Amino acid sequence: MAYENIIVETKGHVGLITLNRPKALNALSQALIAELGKALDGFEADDDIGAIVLTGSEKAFAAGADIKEMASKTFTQCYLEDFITKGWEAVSKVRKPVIAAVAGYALGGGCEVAMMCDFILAADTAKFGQPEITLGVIPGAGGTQRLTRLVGKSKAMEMILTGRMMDAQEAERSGLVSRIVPAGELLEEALKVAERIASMGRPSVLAAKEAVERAYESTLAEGVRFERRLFHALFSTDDQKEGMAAFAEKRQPNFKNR
Ligand SMILES: CC(C)(O)CC(=O)SCCNC(=O)CCNC(=O)[C@H](O)C(C)(C)COP(=O)(O)OP(=O)(O)OC[C@H]1O[C@@H](n2cnc3c(N)ncnc32)[C@H](O)[C@@H]1OP(=O)(O)O
Repeated sequence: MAYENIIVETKGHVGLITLNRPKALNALSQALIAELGKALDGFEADDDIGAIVLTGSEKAFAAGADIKEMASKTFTQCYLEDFITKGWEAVSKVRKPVIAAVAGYALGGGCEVAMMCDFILAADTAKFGQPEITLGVIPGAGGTQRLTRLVGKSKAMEMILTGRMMDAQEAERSGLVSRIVPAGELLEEALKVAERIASMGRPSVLAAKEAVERAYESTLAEGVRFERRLFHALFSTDDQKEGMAAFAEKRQPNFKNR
């Protein structure tokens, strides 16, 4: 499929998606979001791909939803189209791990898409924010919920009510990003981390992601029970036998994703 707003590549066992609307700072138009969903579906279906990296440009991961495109929408259109749900949730529905590699602006929907990913690696130039309040609206792609869970009520409330941006250091301190790397090394590092994840046994990778996600949706006791079920189930896989045999034999495991 030909893409106009994103670049889709394969790097080893990693699927790389680069948002590519440089003139609009990667503003997330409906067309871009539809392409992103298709690219993610493609990588999800590709057995050779074990992890995905989503990135933007040096200046912007994404400066939010396309304001010019949505400015004239009516309530009825938004409601009937289920605006912002349709297509956008594709990122949070992917079963394979998705890493957001963020340099420059990740604002509004850009910050929300990054938070839908499994973790965020930030360049030292990254800036995060939910400026929707300055446009007379509020975040509409999960920002009020995900930012609050990631950085806590006080900081999320301040950012969402004022539209203030957070730099990479503050984002790391507050738990929004897993770590900061120099801007020039961001993509290389994200691909390295993704390749490492892709080299693990696929059943245990998917189970680990599912178990961590469950922490957001259940009580501690339910989450721990869910984890235990998945942990036990992994003993039915060839990869568990291989991983533990490799340890005992002092060699690298050769996982077959079975
Ligand atoms: C998903 C929801 C529901 O949560 C909603 C949203 O995401 S609402 C959008 C939230 N995002 C914003 O409010 C950020 C808007 N952008 C900016 O504030 C600035 O562009 C900036 C601070 C990121 C960068 O400023 P600067 O370096 O001065 O560049 P600009 O000249 O402003 O921008 C360059 C170019 O890109 C266009 N642009 C930028 N952001 C968007 C956007 N979100 N939608 C559409 N277009 C955008 C900007 O208009 C410029 O293009 P031209 O007008 O010069 O053609």
